[in-house]
Amino acid sequence: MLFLVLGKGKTGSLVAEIAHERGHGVRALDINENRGASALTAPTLAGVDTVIDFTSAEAAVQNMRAVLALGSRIVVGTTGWYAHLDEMRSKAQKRGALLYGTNFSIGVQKLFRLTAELARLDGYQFSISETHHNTKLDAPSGTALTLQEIIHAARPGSYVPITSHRVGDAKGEHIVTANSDIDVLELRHDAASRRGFALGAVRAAEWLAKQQPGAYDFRDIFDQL
Ligand SMILES: NC(=O)C1=CN([C@@H]2O[C@H](COP(=O)(O)OP(=O)(O)OC[C@H]3O[C@@H](n4cnc5c(N)ncnc54)[C@H](O)[C@@H]3O)[C@@H](O)[C@H]2O)C=CC1
Ligand SMILES: O=C(O)C1=N[C@H](C(=O)O)C[C@H](O)C1
Repeated sequence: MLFLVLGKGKTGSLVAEIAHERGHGVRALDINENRGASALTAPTLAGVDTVIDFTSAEAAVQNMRAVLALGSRIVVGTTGWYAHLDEMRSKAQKRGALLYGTNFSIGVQKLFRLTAELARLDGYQFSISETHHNTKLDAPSGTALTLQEIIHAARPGSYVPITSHRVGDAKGEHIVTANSDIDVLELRHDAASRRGFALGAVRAAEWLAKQQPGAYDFRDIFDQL
């Protein structure tokens, strides 16, 4: 397959490397080559199976609009753009295809499922802590917001605080705590490197290349990879 990776930063560069290792053709663009989604034209996208975006929230929205308008497929790992989720889902259901996820690590997908199970416990106060590198632009992390959404689905209206920490080059740690007078339970995922995110994104792009137009959440499809 041929993938076009948007963003040559910490994660995008690893996505390009892993896609190459898995035998795919890879092209990559950074901001200077694609400001305002300017490179995302029909000639650029001709022959591209899936675009993969690890940029910024603002750029990802511009990139999704451009890619979907041309009927192409895009995997979005970038976080912080979810105020536009309904718009992007609606576009992708008509033309092109969109697969998004706050976290492409399979370990975190398991954390999401374990959290849904834990959140069914009565008599506990739930809270979330996340720790990332000090260049991260969004807080709380997209993953922490997903964890909060999962707990709220089980316990509507409950107060679930998120604490964000920014430390050195931390790759991404998430802890869900359930606290009662009797005991404390914790679920913790700590990324040792960014490889899990990048590998998940490449496998997602391989999967999306074979799908019909539509909007897909990585949480719903990762079992199919
Ligand atoms: N869903 C997931 O599993 C993961 C999501 N992320 C998210 O991915 C995003 C990027 O994270 P990092 O790689 O750490 O950031 P980074 O800052 O290292 O890299 C972002 C790159 O995107 C480039 N860029 C900005 N606008 C662009 C445009 N219009 N076209 C092409 N390139 C453009 C920047 O120049 C920069 O090189 C963040 O939103 C982060 O939260 C990061 C890791 C995992
Ligand atoms: O910016 C990062 O680095 C990460 N961002 C994602 C998030 O916001 O949850 C996923 C991962 O934790 C790394």
